[in-house]
Amino acid sequence: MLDIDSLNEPQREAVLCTEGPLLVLAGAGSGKTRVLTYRIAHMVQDLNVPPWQIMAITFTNKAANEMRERLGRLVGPSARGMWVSTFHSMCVRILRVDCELLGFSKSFTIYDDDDTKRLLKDVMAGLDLDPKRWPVNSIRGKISQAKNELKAPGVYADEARDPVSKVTARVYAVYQERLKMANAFDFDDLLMYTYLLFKNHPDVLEAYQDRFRYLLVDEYQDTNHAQYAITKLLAAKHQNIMVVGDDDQSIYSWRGADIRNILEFEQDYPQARSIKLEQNYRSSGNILNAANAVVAHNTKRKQKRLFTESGDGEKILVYMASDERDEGRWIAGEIDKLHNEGVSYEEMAVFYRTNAQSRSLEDMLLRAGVPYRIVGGTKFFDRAEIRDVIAYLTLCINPADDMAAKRVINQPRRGIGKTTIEHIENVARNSNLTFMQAAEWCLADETLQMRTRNAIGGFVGLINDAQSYGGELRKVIEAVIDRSQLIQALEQERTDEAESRIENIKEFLSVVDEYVESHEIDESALPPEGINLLADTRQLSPDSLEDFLEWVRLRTDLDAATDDDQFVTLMTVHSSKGLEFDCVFVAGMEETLFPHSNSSRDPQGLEEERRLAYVAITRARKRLYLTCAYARQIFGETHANPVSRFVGEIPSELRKSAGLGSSGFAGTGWEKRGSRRGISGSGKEAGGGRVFGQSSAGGTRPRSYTGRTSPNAEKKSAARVTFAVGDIVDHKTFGRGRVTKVDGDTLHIKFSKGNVTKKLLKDYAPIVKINL
Ligand SMILES: Nc1ncnc2c1ncn2[C@@H]1O[C@H](COP(=O)(O)OP(=O)(O)OP(=O)(O)O)[C@@H](O)[C@H]1O
Ligand SMILES: [Mg+2]
Repeated sequence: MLDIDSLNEPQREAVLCTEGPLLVLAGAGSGKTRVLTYRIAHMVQDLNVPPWQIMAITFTNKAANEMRERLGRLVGPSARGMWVSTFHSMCVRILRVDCELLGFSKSFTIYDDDDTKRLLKDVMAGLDLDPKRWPVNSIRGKISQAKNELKAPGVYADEARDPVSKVTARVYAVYQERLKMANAFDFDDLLMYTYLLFKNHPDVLEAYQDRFRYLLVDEYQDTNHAQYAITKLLAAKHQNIMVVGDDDQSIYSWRGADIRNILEFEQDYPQARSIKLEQNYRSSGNILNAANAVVAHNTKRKQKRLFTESGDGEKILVYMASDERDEGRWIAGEIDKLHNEGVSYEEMAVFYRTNAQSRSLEDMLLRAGVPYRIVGGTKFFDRAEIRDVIAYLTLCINPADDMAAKRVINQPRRGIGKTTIEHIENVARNSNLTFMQAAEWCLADETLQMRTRNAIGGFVGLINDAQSYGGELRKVIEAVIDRSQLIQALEQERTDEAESRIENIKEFLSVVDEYVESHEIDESALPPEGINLLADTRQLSPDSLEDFLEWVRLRTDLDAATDDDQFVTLMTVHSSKGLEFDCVFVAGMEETLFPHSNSSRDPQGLEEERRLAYVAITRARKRLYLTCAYARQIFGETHANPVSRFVGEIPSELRKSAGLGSSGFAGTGWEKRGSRRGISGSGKEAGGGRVFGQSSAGGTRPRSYTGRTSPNAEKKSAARVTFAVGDIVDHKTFGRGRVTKVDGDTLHIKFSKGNVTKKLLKDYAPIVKINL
């Protein structure tokens, strides 16, 4: 039963106001997401709104899953019929039904970052553009921006004035053509084409408007223009749109998010009700006041009041480490202490501003035996062998995908060399064929040697056959992998590297199992007959290869790699949005890192960094730790930077200090470091030991000692602290096992189940060390 009484007055008002446009603009932890969820539950349970008329949009798949689970608890199984998804997933579902109207076929592929970059490089090479002069990343950024602003190549070209924009316009036009030929969308296309579909096909739009009478969008402050425009079209007819957000938490402007979307909601919908929430239920007083004090330094913001009725709680602990290793070690020690006091690992998180910082933190956590997981762990899917498998699978459903075809035509080696591939490409270009079609054509091309033609024939036959495989998903995927000969080729290499690649491909099969288990179709959740829009857009099917690939592609770097819960979470501040933890550590609170030097030069960038600090601080419920290092290795150089200004912006009575010279900088002493200049050089000069007389930091050690760069050093570190022969581990699938050999990143583990030994990559395998 829905307990509306547990809500405060304005929260209840927002839940009960179910018709017409509604804006909830409120600070962190004030219950915006809770209100949005309760409002849906109220509509379904108390007002009998059919669940399939509801569309809720969240920022990450993880947030969507959480919301779906919560709704499941609140309203029971009927919750399954509603769409709770990210913008991108929503667009994929819509495009799967109607993309033919835009000239695509339903088996389209979604290109991720890597595919996108490869295709762009290809296009730029074709246009004779020197990648040194025109870095592919910046061109990609500009194209992405254009798409987020809904500018088609023609419009973009008309507006291009400066040389970079002109070059971008040329690349953009060809790139779009190539995507279309490959029957592929990049991430930004998903939004842009959905918009175009709605814009150019009013009947389609109207069908969706009538189906989704109720639209709810969380984290609205971070929507970009395309998302804004789609929402606006969808809501135009019935105007039942609720958006919630916080202008102080807008942290994605670098990706095209436009804070005006929230600030101008009232102008877009003159009838809109606007509700403010002012009570924070998440954080203790000191933490909330610290967050308020920091964000108050921003000038461009709507003034907001945010109070809490929970007590002051603990002060914020600021730790000054001698270097990043000391920082990691201290954090690991505190986590251990908290854990001994009864705080579970999943209630703790470590945030950092940039991904590069995670390495030293991870290393220290590993050494201390603290189980952790990294959000943003899509790296498994980025591995070459996994990409190969995905390319084969992709070709089975979309043989027009040229990038996939080129990736695996000679992977494993079939004797189809570079010249032959170029020859096929030329045929494709000249005859307007896809790469696969051109390859098939080349079978009869007598300018090619018989041996080459046979090799091409083998590949073409493989893909043609694989397209007809049917039955259970896992069986189909196994058959494709088997037919591809990827594993057999790796087996012949007989190297440890190849062994671990084989293990990874096998691990991929457990990903398939995970997908199948979590996507059992629930017929009862489908809307009634007659709502034929849904004919194709039901839940992802556990049997469909196409749906599986879609699921793989849409796992974003913001989604947790695993939902297992006995882990401390490591993540960037960006990906922490919307989440909460009892204890939060924010590492690297130094100028140039946080605020980041890329953004802090202009006032707008600095304000966004400050909002990011606000997001970080407001994730903590009970305890907040901010750490900084006197000296830090960044990309092989030692830097000493002043403590972040954001620390200084927290009133001194709310914080206490620990670590280096802690007696000196409880208050104003902080700012003195502001004058110290960065030093660079070898790690020796900046080592904690010599400069500060603290030997615990051990900063004189060469950097490679911690890392995966030197196999020798790695052996030492793995054997000493991380994993050693004899360690007992627990694997998610294989259960208990014992480490029998440590070889660089690879662990040889003998599992009791089936008495088998497996070689697993310590960074990727789902294993935890058990301290007996
Ligand atoms: N009326 C209430 N009574 C008790 N707990 C509440 C109430 N409202 C919200 N909470 C709790 O406060 C915490 C913060 O709520 P929620 O995550 O919905 O805030 P939010 O405004 O969405 O935060 P953010 O801006 O960080 O996304 C949650 O643990 C939620 O369950
Ligand atoms: Mg929220």
